Amino acid sequence: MLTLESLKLDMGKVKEIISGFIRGMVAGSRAEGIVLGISGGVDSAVLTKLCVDALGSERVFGLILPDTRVTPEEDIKDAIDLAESLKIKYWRRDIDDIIDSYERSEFYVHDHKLALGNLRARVRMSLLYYVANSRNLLVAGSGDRSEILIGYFTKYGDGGADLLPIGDLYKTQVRWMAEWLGLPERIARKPSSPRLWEGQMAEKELGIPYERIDLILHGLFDLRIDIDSLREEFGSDVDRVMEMHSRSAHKRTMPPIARVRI
Ligand SMILES: Nc1ncnc2c1ncn2[C@@H]1O[C@H](COP(=O)(O)OP(=O)(O)OC[C@H]2O[C@@H]([n+]3cccc(C(=O)O)c3)[C@H](O)[C@@H]2O)[C@@H](O)[C@H]1O
Ligand SMILES: Nc1ncnc2c1ncn2[C@@H]1O[C@H](COP(=O)(O)OP(=O)(O)OP(=O)(O)O)[C@@H](O)[C@H]1O
Ligand SMILES: [Mg+2]
Repeated sequence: MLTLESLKLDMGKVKEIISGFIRGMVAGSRAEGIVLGISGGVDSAVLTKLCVDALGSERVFGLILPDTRVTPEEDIKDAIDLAESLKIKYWRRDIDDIIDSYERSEFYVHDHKLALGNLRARVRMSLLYYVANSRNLLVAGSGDRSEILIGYFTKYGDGGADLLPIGDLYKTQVRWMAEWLGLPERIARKPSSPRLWEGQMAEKELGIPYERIDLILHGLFDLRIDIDSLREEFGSDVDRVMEMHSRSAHKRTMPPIARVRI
C-alpha cells in the first residue's frame, strides 16, 4: 500500500539543493536577483523564503498583484506580512484596472470564467517580466511537481517563468517544507486555490484531494508501478490523473515547430 510516508524527504538536504540551484541560476545568467509573485498561498510563500535564504533579502523582489474582486483580503494581508517579515522589497499593484481595460475590447467574451481567470494569471506574468527586464532579475515560478504533472497552471501565465525551484516537490511536500521552514501555520495549512475566480478552490476543481493525487503521481512517475495495481488501490482516480497528465503535455514543452528542412 502506498502511504504518505513514502513522500517523506530530508528537508535539510532538499533546501541545500534548491538554494544551490537558485544561486547557480542567478550567477549563471548574470542577474542581480529574483522577482516573484506573492499570493498569500503556500507555494509562493515557500518559494519566497527559499529565495531569501539562498540569496539574501536584498536580492529578492516581490510583487503582490491582487484583483480585489476575487482575491480575498486575508490573502493580501498574508502576502504583505510575509514580505515584511522576510524584509524584502515588494510592490502591491492591484490589477483590476488592467483587467477592466481588456474587457473593453471588441473580442471580449463576457462571462467566460476560465478565459478571464487565465488572463489574470497572464497579466501577473507580464508584470513580473516587466520588473525582471527593467532590473536585470530572473522570474521565479512557484509551480510544484503536482501542478506541473497534471497541467494545473495557466500556460504562459503562472507557468511563464525562468526557473522553477520547487518544481520537483509534490504539493504535499511543499506543505511539509512550509512547516519545516517555520512559515506561519495559516499559510502552511491554507487550502490551495489559484483565486482566478471567486470561490475557486483547487481540490474542488480537480475533484481529488492533493494527497491522493500525489500518491498516484508518485506511483506512476517515481515508482513506475503498473497501472492495474494502482487502480486496485485508487480506482478510477488513476485514470483521471493520467488523463490530466496526457491532456496537458503541450504545456510542458516548447511549441511544436513545423520543420521545413528535411
Ligand atoms: N494539444 C494542444 N497543443 C498545443 N496547445 C494547446 C493544446 N491544447 C490546448 N492548447 C492551448 O492551451 C490553452 C489551454 O491552456 P491554458 O490557457 O493554460 O488553460 P486551461 O488549461 O484550460 O486552464 C488552466 C487551468 O489551470 C488552473 N490554474 C491556473 C493558474 C494557477 C493555478 C494554480 O494552481 O494556482 C491553476 C486553472 O484553474 C485551470 O483549471 C488553449 O487555449 C490552447 O491555446
Ligand atoms: N495575487 C497574487 N499576487 C501575486 N502573485 C500571485 C497572485 N496570485 C497568484 N500569484 C502567482 O501565481 C502563482 C500560482 O498560484 P498558486 O495558487 O498555484 O500558488 P500559491 O497561491 O502560492 O499556492 P497554492 O497553490 O497552494 O494556492 C503564485 O505562487 C504566485 O507566484
Ligand atoms: Mg494560490
